[in-house]
Amino acid sequence: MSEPALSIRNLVRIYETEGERLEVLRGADLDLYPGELVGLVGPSGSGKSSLLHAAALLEKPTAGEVIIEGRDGLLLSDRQRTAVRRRQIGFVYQFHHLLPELDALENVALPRRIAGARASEAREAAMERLQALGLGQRLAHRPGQLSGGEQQRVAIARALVNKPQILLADEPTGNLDPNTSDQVFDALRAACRDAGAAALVATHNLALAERMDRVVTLVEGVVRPYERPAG
Ligand SMILES: Nc1ncnc2c1ncn2[C@@H]1O[C@H](COP(=O)(O)OP(=O)(O)OP(=O)(O)O)[C@@H](O)[C@H]1O
Repeated sequence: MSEPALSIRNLVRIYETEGERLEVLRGADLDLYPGELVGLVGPSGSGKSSLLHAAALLEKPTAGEVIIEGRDGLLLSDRQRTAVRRRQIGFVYQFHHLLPELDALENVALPRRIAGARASEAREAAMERLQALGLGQRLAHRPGQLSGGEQQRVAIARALVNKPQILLADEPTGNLDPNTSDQVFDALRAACRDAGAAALVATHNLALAERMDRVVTLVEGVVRPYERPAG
């Protein structure tokens, strides 16, 4: 088997606010292999977002390792960590977080520009991603001129424009009606396959989770395979 694209080791996340101590992750382990699509389910407050934010190197956990390209991303300097994140990780949120004054093409091209690509190359890469996600006719639309499902597909295109090995998504369809949710999920899956990215997708939608290659859940702060309740 190939090396994991992402390995989470013994991840601990404790929040301390006003004297209250909350142990959300208590030694979570997870390997994400190239090309696989893994669902992350669990009750509200079980720590899915905490796990995704640590995995994306967006937040420093209390302890643990996040291994990407053979190195613990948590031990890197801020600059190196930002570089790994830009190159290797795409992130999709429940709400699109697109820039309202830029059109779809500009929104998707932006991370490519930030990664150092020339304007023409960035636009070309953005166009390719948007077309692959069925948005070839929406390139010049600003977010406010797009439907919720289209906005999320633009956000997926943006997350994948630098061809990261890892896509992390936190409730990417949580804001959509069931039909649109299915369409956006299909688009996400196809785009990941196309880009060869491994994806970890947190969702409350069990029907969607069951369409992924594998489903895991958080139980008392550790990752377990998800088992469908009997009956
Ligand atoms: N910055 C923070 N400070 C204090 N507590 C926090 C912080 N972030 C999260 N928490 C708490 O940690 C717990 C886990 O939160 P997290 O968002 O990771 O769960 P989740 O499984 O993603 O939940 P949901 O499904 O509702 O999005 C919650 O009880 C939350 O209130």
